[in-house]
Amino acid sequence: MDGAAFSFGMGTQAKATKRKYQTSSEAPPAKRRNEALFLPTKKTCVKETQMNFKGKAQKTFSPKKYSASTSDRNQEEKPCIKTSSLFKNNPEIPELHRPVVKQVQEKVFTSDAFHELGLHPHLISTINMVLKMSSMTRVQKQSIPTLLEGRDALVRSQTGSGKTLAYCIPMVQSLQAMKSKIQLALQSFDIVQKLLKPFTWIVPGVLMGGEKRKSEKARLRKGINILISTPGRLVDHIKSTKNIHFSRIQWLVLDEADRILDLGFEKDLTVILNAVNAECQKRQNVLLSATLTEGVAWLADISLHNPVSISVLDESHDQFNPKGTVIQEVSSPQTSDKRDSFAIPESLTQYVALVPSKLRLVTLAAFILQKCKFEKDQKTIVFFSSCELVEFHYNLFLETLLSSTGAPASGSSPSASSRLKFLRLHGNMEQEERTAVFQEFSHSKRGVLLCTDVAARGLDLPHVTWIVQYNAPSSPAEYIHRIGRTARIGCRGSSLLILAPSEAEYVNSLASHKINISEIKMEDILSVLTKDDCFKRRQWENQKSHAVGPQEIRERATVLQSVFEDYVHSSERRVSWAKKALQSFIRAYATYPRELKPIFHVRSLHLGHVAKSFGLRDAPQNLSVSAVKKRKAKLKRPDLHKRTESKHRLAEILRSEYSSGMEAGVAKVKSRAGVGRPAARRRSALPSLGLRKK
Ligand SMILES: Nc1ncnc2c1ncn2[C@@H]1O[C@H](COP(=O)(O)OP(=O)(O)OP(=O)(O)O)[C@@H](O)[C@H]1O
Repeated sequence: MDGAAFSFGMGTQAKATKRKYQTSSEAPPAKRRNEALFLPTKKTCVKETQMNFKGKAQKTFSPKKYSASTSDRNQEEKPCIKTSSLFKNNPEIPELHRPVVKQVQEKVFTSDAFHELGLHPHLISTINMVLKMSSMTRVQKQSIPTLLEGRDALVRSQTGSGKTLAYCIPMVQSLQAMKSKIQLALQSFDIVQKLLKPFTWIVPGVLMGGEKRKSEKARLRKGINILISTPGRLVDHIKSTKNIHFSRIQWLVLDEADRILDLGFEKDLTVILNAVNAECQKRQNVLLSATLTEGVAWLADISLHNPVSISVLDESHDQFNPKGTVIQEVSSPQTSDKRDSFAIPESLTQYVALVPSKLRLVTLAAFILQKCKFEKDQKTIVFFSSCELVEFHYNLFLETLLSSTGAPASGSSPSASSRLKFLRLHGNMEQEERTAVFQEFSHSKRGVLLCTDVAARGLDLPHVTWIVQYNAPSSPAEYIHRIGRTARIGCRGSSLLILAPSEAEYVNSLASHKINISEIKMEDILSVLTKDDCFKRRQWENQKSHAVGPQEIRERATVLQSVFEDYVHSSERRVSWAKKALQSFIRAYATYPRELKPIFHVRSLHLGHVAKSFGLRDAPQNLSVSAVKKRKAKLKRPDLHKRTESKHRLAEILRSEYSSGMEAGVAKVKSRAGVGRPAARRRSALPSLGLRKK
């Protein structure tokens, strides 16, 4: 490699005590059982709760198959299907006593401008005119001068704080002074490409899989100055093509170090560092991470030389820290070592809702309806624990919520239905499709993206307003990275974690990491259904609106649940599809790391109740927790918290930017004429979409 720089890119303890439920003035006195959240009811039958969804429902489903869209005549003919009440026999919802977590606050931006840095005038004007940025973020203000001095640095700061430019600017500033200039057109990632606009002799390149090894080899031979690569792909070239030479490396950047290690790429990093060290001793090294774990500290030890530690999280680590740095620091309970910490943007408000298993699906649907139909320009990401779960909910919502809102009901604005837009992103999708979805969601003003952790890290999706974690993450770090997709670069954002009552202790576990979450009541989420008369019980369809109280909310939630159940039970195929999704949920549930098992244990799941959240009227007969557990060995969910075998296996499963991408069946990445490099967006955005299984 005739390169000068090389970058990896990736892409108070509180007890949960019982609480007395506080209802509105119309509500009965507080009782413990969740069923008492609302007035008691008898067993629901489909006939009784026949919804009056309008519009496209008929277009989508045959009336014979889909009872929710049947005519009145059909309703009369239909036998009354008994289905267990959503609001009976639910577990008690414990009262959450949230500990007060000390929060330090941080302003993302400084008042300092880029032009004060003494950079090349072309670089300044590119930052100002092309990137349209003028003020530096705090991490940029601290990192850029240090890196310009030629020091190695360990940089950590919160998600969405501008770490990419924190190393790209000094790197380009340093490389633009290079003597040997290679005549080759440029094509590369958004930021690098834009920064390099005035410096045509600096040639960036990317190795990320999805391309033929031969064409990458040819590109490497021509000479690249900035090589952005995934560890696996680079190792592949080091071992097989023997085409990379590191003797002239000036910069080595290890970006998203925590992510690389989480995925079990330590060995690849060792191979790369050995190869680079063998040819080149004198160079500048930078390691960037949103979290600082033991693994990151290990990597810093072996890759950095006398580094400056730059952190906006902790003033004591901060050599350049101006007064007024305010941040929420999060530390690990295991080590209570400040180094093992992450930060949460101050502009991010976090919520948790305790929702009994039976009510999970309707609660999620109500939340989505609230955001999409009754609020303006809301962009929501919903995280699930598996590809199957994403697919199931995506299709279910498309076929029920979307089709039912073809004609806006009274109470919603005329354009409300058009605001309901679903997208999904997971590792079982072809790379091209993932790229298209990413682009579409990026450019959308509104919408709901259902996804797995494939989107949890590194993705820079603008203006995301809400993050919903429908399935709890397997580590605090994963929690931080998921919520980090909103409230980026000083914007406001919110997150909602949905937990079962039996999982309430998880809030305390997060609190011990100084993660501050406020409670939002399930019934407050469900109350949106009273705004939408398409959830009125049919018998009340022609009645003028009557008092809206807990009873009304409960009935409308039951109508919505019956929409899901009717859809799922409209054919054998759909029932088995829902069962498979349920199975996938249990499998993922069985693979929480050991330390979280007391909170998330399959044995605490009530299968019949969980089945309801898949639109199933009963728990599948042949599905027991132990049966699923026996099968789970083959499909372990990654324990992202520990460096265990499962991570290595995950690494095998995932074909991502992190892997070599040389395996068969890799979707071709489009390359632009003349240069032949993938149209990657930035260091970690699109490449991350290469993850296969998550
Ligand atoms: N000085 C700045 N002014 C305005 N916008 C900026 C500035 N620096 C970065 N940005 C924008 O902020 C967004 C987040 O930046 P970036 O992706 O580098 O954050 P990050 O810290 O690497 O986040 P993560 O840890 O989640 O990957 C990007 O869209 C970037 O273009």
